[in-house]
Amino acid sequence: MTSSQTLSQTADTWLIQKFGGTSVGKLPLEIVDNIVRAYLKDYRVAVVCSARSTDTKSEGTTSRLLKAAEHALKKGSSKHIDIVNTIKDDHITVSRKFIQDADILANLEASISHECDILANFLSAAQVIDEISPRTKDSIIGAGEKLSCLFMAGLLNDRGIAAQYVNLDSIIPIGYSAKHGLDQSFYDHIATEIGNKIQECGEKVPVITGYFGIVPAGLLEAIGRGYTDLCAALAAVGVNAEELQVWKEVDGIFTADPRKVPTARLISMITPDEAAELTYYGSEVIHPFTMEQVIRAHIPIRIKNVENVAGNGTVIFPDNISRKGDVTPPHPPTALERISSAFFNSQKKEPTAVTTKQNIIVLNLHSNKRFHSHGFLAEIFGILHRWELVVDLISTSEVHVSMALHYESREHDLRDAVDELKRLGSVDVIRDMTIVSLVGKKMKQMVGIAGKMFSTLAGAGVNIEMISQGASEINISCVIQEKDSLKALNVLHQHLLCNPSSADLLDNRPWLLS
Ligand SMILES: Nc1ncnc2c1ncn2[C@@H]1O[C@H](COP(=O)(O)OP(=O)(O)O)[C@@H](O)[C@H]1O
Ligand SMILES: N[C@@H](CC(=O)OP(=O)(O)O)C(=O)O
Repeated sequence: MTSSQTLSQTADTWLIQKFGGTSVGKLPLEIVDNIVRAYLKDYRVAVVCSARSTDTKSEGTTSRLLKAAEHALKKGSSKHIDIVNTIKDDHITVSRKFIQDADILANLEASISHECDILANFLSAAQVIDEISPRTKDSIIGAGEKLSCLFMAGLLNDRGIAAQYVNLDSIIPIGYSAKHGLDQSFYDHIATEIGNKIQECGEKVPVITGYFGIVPAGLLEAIGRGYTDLCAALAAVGVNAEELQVWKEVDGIFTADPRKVPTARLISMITPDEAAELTYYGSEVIHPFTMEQVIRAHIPIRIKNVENVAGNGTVIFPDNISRKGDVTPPHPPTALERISSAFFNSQKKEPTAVTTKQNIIVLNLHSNKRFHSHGFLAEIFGILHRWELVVDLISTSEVHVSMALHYESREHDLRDAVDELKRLGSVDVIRDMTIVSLVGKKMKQMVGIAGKMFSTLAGAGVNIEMISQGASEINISCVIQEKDSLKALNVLHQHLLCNPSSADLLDNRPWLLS
């Protein structure tokens, strides 16, 4: 933060800070002392946390809870109780490690035990009735965010920051029927409820479960993993926050995955469409649903690194609206205007980022013409819909269709879907493929960019299995073999994204509070 922050912001200017599971697991003291405490000097801060992960998300509490739910359905198994005990031990151990005050620790241990008892009873009841519905699964995974937030609220209090645990698991009314679906009125309701809960905390820092209860059709089905980002977005809308900060273990959004492309550069500012496209096509930095809700309310999102508090991060904000609507100036007043006009009006036309999405198979279907061509695509999509398979890319002619699908552990569904598709014609299944995508709002004005992408890949000896351009003006994608994906990423980055744009050069300027 800079000294130019003004105290007048303290009274009612909210920042929502979302912390991912691995950050809560590995860096809780940094979160409390370097981030929350620092921003509290100038803002009202509300914290939203995901379930703890001590190492990777795939081994974190949410994944363990999903495993416990699976085991509960196995007759005679008690593995689900073992998993609950492991989760409980983890949370108690970390609490004892970090919390000094005996009363705070005793209360926290009691709350952790209570949550874990409820969870164990819930799983045992599911075992008796031999059923776990999507709604039951929602309740089970919600325990992860509750335990994480109980711990973080305890730690904040222990370190002298008055904090209040906020459990969102009952903000969706019990009778809220699926007929409403997850439409805008649903999101508006949640945002208002979270806003009310935040205000009820008075002067204390709300520590909000990044889980907002049982949603119609099931949280995992309707929103998917990473739902805490959306929850934080709704919290930001609920208090009309100045900014939604999503704290991660990466400096922000880069021109390519920095683990795979050593020369990748941090992007200072990106549009919501570009950020969503990157997420859908393999660079999962933020849940794609997050953008729509926050941007509708004209609130910028900033991705920041827990281990680099001074960094500016990446700001996600549209290039065509101002903070409070067209009649009010953009926010932050001069700085955002300066950086955004430098970025968005830059003459340099180049893609914003390159990304790859792994675990792709390509289905090539050649019609046997028993169906009229007008029913051919409808039949195909009917079959894919029945097996819940999602098509990422498609390329068609009247009787031939190539589709790229992302699948993980869905071998059985895929086999059944392919068997059904064979009624329509011959089907080839090509495995171990990757989608490589160039993303950028400026690409629509770049004549020849697709040709440059494909010739660059060809020059590096990368064979292209399928091409898709045109569905989205800001994305050009093709499918290549998985073994070539690292080479493709690096060669495209080197040839098409090698020049830092004017926005990247501005990256070191502190502009939020100028
Ligand atoms: N274009 C990109 N920019 C930044 N990170 C990216 C990009 N593409 C992929 N990633 C990866 O996304 C991950 C997101 O950050 P992190 O906080 O570590 O993840 P998570 O929230 O999944 O635990 C990083 O590990 C990073 O390597
Ligand atoms: N704990 C949930 C929600 C979440 O958003 O996680 P994270 O913020 O760590 O990506 C999950 O694993 O999906």
